[in-house]
Amino acid sequence: MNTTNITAITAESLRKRFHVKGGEPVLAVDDVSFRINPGEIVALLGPNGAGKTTTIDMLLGLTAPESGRCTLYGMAPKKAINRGLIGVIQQTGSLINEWTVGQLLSYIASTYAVPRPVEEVMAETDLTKLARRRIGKCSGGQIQRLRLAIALIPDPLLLILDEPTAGMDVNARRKFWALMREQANAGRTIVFATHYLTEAEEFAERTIIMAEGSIVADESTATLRARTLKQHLTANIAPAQLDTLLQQLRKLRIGTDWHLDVIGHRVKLEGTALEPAALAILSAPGTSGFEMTSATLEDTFRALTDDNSNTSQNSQNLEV
Ligand SMILES: Nc1ncnc2c1ncn2[C@@H]1O[C@H](COP(=O)(O)OP(=O)(O)OP(=O)(O)O)[C@@H](O)[C@H]1O
Repeated sequence: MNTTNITAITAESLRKRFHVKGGEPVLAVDDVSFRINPGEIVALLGPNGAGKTTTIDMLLGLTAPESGRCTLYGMAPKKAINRGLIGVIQQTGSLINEWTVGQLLSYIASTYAVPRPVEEVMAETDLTKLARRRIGKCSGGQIQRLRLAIALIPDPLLLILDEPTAGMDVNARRKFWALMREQANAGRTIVFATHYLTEAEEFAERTIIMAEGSIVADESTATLRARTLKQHLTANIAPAQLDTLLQQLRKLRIGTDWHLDVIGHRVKLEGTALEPAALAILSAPGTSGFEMTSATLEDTFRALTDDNSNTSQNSQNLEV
């Protein structure tokens, strides 16, 4: 079967409620739909309890959706997993502490019809020197690399990783993502859940943001970042300067994404790279109440996932 052109993941209107004894059911995932194409690197980003793990569990066939459906390479999840098309790192599940790294990987390899050579996978995940190390003696970062090695044994087309760097320090995290980049370069499709904004920003090409069980944004990470490049500028212009300044601003605006509003003598400008406009406004005699603000990616994320009450703006107030 040629899987290269088949959608890697299809999630259609997934919904899942958990029934809690004596309490209201918890709506963990509500009408979640997305498609992931072969070769994409996608972050599933969201705060605690957003529904990321529940979504991943449905994708992996570990929990059944109440309604909706999902397929991996056009197949039921379990079938795709049994065929070795999917490599998984889950948040939970313990490894056998008494075994060595090499023993466990050899055992896992023996369960597949056509596994990758264990030595090759160990080299790829920087575990060769740890082959004889007991799993119980491995650090958190080494354990996660071992989990990655386990996921790579069947030579999967798609890696699904649920918070793969949870508990790692900064260096271990950096090392892990460097290894993942090699996997992405090798052409594997990668979907990972995270609550680290920087991981999505630095590693994913596309970011799906979840909050309270729903998707609140699904766009290229570059678009998401571009939102944060947007600046807002306001200033009061001296009446005698207004016409000249507006002419100047309209000229500067050509070919930009600036949106200009004039209310009385107050100028409002929104867009990216507003610095030349700021310079023109500040150079006009009598300008007052100048203010320029820009949102950070953190602000965008908060605005999408909170009730907006925490949204802050990074403002550079330049009173004139
Ligand atoms: N087995 C369960 N029984 C009851 N509620 C559950 C169960 N599993 C998850 N939930 C609830 O469903 C919601 C979504 O949880 P989920 O673990 O999918 O979120 P998450 O985004 O993965 O969070 P985290 O980043 O903390 O892992 C939460 O409110 C959680 O408490």
